[in-house]
Amino acid sequence: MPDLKPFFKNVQSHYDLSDEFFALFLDPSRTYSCAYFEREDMSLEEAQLAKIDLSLGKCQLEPGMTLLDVGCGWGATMRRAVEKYDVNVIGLTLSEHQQEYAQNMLNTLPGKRTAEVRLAGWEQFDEPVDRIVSIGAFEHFRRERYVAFFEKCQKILPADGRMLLHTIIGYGRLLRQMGIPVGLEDIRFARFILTEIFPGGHLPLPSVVPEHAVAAGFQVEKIQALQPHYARTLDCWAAALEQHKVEAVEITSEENYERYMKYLTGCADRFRSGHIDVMQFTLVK
Ligand SMILES: C[S@@+](CC[C@H](N)C(=O)[O-])C[C@H]1O[C@@H](n2cnc3c(N)ncnc32)[C@H](O)[C@@H]1O
Repeated sequence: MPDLKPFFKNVQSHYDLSDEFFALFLDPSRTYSCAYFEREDMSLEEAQLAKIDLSLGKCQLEPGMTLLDVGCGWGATMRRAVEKYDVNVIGLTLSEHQQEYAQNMLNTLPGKRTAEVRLAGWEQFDEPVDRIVSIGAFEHFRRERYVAFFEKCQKILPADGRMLLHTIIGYGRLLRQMGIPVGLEDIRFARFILTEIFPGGHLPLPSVVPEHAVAAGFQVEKIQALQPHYARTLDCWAAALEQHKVEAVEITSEENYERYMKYLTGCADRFRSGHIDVMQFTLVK
């Protein structure tokens, strides 16, 4: 496998904007991915924890195992894994702010388990682990690296290894067959997201993860779609940001506030209309 350098610049341009800004609209755990409203009456914070529990539950963790969190964000999944499953965790992020915040937060946890957050990509990681979880990071990996990613995961997991991969899905050319219209506005919005919000991002077709995973030697045990849950998550984020408009403009700028409102509300609309989806893939060796 050639030496691949992670896309630090693209990823930092988003996540290192300002922790204070993200805290204005994310829930207190700063989970930045689709929540799981397991019950209708759940708050965003409860639904984020439910998503984390749903994901970790699929990993079949046992005390003392080592879990790798690829794209650990501000560390909420790592924290839950230590507290609920009594495992050691290694988190990878390309964001300097997230690395510092998550490591400081995890350092306060009691107990004998280790929790280490590295400023590094999966491209640079090559140590054995028992389980892998990756939530909302695959969108940054880029399609030309999918083969290398699944080969790496296969290599570092043991014979009974398991992995939970959670990613947004783009239906792209399938939309026509599905009878979902794609207008100029949708094309413009996709371009806006790729230039102004997530530079370098790629959304996989639904078949891409299973195909690559199987080619690397995994079996696909389960696929779970959470589409309406992301629309509701984004609605919560947009409502919270709108409520904190004054602080958001103060911390960043009016232009940035408008850009984020367009991104959050536009993505919510496209999850609702079926243009995009979000899926959890349970992969086993
Ligand atoms: C949308 S956030 C999700 C964070 C977290 N999993 C959550 O659910 O809150 C995406 C994360 O992927 C990380 N990331 C992007 N590319 C990566 C790579 N090549 N290796 C490791 N992490 C990566 C980013 O640094 C960020 O922490």
